[in-house]
Amino acid sequence: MVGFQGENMNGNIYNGNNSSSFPGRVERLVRGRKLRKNNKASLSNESPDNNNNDSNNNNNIINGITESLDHELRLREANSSTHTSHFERFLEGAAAARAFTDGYEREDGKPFRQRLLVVANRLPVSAVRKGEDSWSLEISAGGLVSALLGVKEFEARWIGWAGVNVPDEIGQEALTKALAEKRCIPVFLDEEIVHQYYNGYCNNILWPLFHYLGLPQEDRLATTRSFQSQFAAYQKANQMFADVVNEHYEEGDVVWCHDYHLMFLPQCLKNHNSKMKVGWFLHTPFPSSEIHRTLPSRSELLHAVLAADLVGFHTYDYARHFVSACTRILGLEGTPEGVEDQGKLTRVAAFPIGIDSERFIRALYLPQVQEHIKELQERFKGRKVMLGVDRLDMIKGIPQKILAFEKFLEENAYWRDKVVLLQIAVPTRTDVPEYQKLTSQVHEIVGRINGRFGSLTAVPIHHLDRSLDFHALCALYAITDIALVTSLRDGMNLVSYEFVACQDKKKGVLILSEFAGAAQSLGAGAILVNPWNITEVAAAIAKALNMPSAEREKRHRHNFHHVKTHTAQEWAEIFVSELNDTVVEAQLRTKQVPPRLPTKTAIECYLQSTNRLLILGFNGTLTEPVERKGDQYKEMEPTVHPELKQPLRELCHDPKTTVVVLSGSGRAVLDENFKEYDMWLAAENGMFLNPSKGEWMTTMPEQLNMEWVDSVKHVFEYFTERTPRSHFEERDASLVWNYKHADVEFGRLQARDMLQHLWTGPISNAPVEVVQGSRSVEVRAAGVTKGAGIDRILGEIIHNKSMTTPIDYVLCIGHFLTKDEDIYAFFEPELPSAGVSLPRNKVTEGAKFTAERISSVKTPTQKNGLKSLQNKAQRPQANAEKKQTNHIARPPRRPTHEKTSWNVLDLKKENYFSCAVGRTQTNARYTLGSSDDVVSFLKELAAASSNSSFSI
Ligand SMILES: O=P(O)(O)OC[C@H]1O[C@H](O[C@H]2O[C@H](CO)[C@@H](O)[C@H](O)[C@H]2O)[C@H](O)[C@@H](O)[C@@H]1O
Ligand SMILES: O=c1ccn([C@@H]2O[C@H](COP(=O)(O)OP(=O)(O)O)[C@@H](O)[C@H]2O)c(=O)[nH]1
Repeated sequence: MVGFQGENMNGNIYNGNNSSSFPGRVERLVRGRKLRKNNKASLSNESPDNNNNDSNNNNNIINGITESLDHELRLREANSSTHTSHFERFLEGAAAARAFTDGYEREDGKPFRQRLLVVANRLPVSAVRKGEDSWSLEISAGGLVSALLGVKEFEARWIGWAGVNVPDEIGQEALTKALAEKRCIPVFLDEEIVHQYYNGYCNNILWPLFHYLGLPQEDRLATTRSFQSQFAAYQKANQMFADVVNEHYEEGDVVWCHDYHLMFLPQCLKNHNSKMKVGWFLHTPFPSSEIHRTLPSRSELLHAVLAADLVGFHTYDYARHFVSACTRILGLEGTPEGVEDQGKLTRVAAFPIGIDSERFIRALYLPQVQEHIKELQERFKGRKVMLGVDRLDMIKGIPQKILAFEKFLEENAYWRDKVVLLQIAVPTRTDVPEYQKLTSQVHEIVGRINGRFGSLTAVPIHHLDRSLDFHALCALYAITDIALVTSLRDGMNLVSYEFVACQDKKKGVLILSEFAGAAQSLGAGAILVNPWNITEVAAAIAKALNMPSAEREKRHRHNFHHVKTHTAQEWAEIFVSELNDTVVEAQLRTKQVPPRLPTKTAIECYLQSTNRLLILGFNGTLTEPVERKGDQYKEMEPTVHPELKQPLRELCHDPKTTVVVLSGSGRAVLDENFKEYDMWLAAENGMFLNPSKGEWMTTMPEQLNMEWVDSVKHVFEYFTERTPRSHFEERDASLVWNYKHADVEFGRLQARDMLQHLWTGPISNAPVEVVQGSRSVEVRAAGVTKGAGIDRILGEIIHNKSMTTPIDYVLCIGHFLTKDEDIYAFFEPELPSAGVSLPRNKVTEGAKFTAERISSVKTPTQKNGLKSLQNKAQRPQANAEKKQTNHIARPPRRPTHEKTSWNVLDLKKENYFSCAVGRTQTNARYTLGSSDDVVSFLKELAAASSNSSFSI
């Protein structure tokens, strides 16, 4: 597995550093890998019948079963003259099987292998009807089938479409039975669905788009109309696959969904059973987000895939594009591990596929293959053989390849009768018009070139419109001098791997498109070309033909080593082991996530209390969720959720309840949104406080040194000018640069640059703190946090309301920056008994109260904070007041010392509810998913409260 590193919330780049990953994952996987390797090595020295019951040796036993089976099958394969033996090795697998879950054992004490349900559009066999109730099965061609046939480690079942329409029950029953013998389970798709889903949406829309060939452009209106029905058929077909999986699923199974045909499948499966282990792997490229965003159903598809636990791609680039599509199109967070949506992480990683190289190497020694090799050598004696093996698909660049060959012949008269190009073009998707057009186009070019350069006895191009059997293909690979793989785009391209595997004698040259996934792994040994550049490909042919043998050997050695060590089996083992691990990790993660706010209990407790304090954040807590449409946001300015008006009014009206909105926003924003309510407003994280319908005061005047403002403003202006759709807000005690509407990745890069500048530039010694949000950078006076603010606010409330009884209910809900989460801790310590000691009769000595409180609640150390600041120059009060046109600034009440004290807070575990909104990593006791949840909860709370006051 190539670790995929996305960007994390703090703006780190994809840097290969796994530091923020859940501790232990890499260690676990490295250990698992080591164990597998050791077991494999030791098993080769052990008797396969060794009855080892030690549970630590489960892997040993699992591998032992496979190895012994392998050995037997190898013998069978050597004696077999058909492709079927390899196929059976996969399909028939080991003996009995049940779900592999901890503690399951067979009667002989050996553990069961884990069941793997492979779900792909196409079964590895295509069915041909022989009679009403009889069928013959033929192996299907294509990279996906070839790769998965190499997977032997699991108790696998394959679920997919058999490639035929079977409308009658008798036929369906008979086919199901025939396939069951091969451990295949059919999904029956009728002709109309196949037409719309497979030919239409899969092969006419997704396939070309994912290979950078764009969406169909002919007859635009008709395309739009058919697009909708094809998309509906696609969803329907995915649900049909899901229904079959659900029917056969047993607890503990791993479900591995494959390819672009089944992007909805993870979501369908998880909707049915959220505990299912679901992985999804894409065999094609995943294009740049700029391409994906042209697809009308772009968001639905991404969301559906994200339902999987693990999402895999052939290369790091494809994985990167996928994460980028999720961040840019869905607005989700890309992390080093994958994509995060409201605390749920979907792991995204690269798992480059391989082939069963040993199978190819062994095949070369089979008599029938040797025979083929001799025939071919005889046939093409005196000529260098160039080979192309491709499905007849526009992504394979067959016309471009042939045109490059023509150019080579044109420019190299010497080689004209000494070289031959064998092009195997396997017919594929023949019902799709684009593919039909391609066939005629290729025939036309081949005919023209053969007419131009052929003679009575020989033609330069041998073009075959059909597939070859495995042994014929191996022989062909073995006698080839130069393989030409010129895909315009290709997920991986296994033909290049197969060619290398069969070349250990000849050490021929591989000319490989830089746009095939294989270029990432075989690039060092191959001659890489841009297939669109016919001149370059023609030159590469000349270079390959003239390459000295020492260089050929060196290049071959590199590639052969890769192909031998990166096998299909390893690929599947690694994917499944990562999937298992991802699920374990998610469970561990979930355990660390605080539970959801127990709304019923919170309401009951509220009703039983007599002096309540509700502290509510504003942005992301009481606002409408920002609706993202591509790059556009509905609202720029946050406004209070319209459904909250009534509940807020009711809650504020209750004399037993004090409501405080404590926000990072400035005074004007809070005034505008909340002036109609009888509540306390605390702006700029508590720096400014406005008692119910009163006047604004400054709670921490000692922190109001604002000499740094101008310097920071210059920096913010500079970055705002250079970051489209970013803006900054100048508040009275803070400045915030916000890039939530900007391009996510560019915004993060700019933020990084900005932070660097702020940390090292002119304000590096100023009494300020630079606080990094997920899409913002905030500079504020040091020591001003919501935790510090609430300390002062509480004193003021107690005085202002002349409270004589303790607060016996605190609910603190917010979508706060980590820095401001100190507010949750403020109420936490010494629970249940201590409370806060304040002088009894008058609420006095706010400063003393503050100091005691801070030291007792373990407020995070304030680096440049309170103490250091108190000695520094204070911001002249007048400066602050100049801006506050409608408000009077005054510090909170200065209490006096009194001896008697009483408990201001009477909090126990049961009557304190701290709740983070839209965050899972939090110090709060509880969480809520979004402001929508807050709205529902506050509505319920208000309704319950007014009902109870009626009944009283
Ligand atoms: O089933 P078909 O529609 O006839 O198409 C055959 C397969 O073509 C694609 O193969 C891809 O998978 C290979 C293995 O990962 C990879 O090497 C190659 O680059 C891809 O093109 C397709 O993705 C499969 O689903 C099809 O079955
Ligand atoms: O006559 C043929 C030609 C090709 N193949 C197989 O088809 C697969 C093609 O896979 P690749 O990844 O190169 O491309 P795909 O066709 O999947 O896009 C390879 O395993 C070939 O061995 C085959 O079985 N018969």
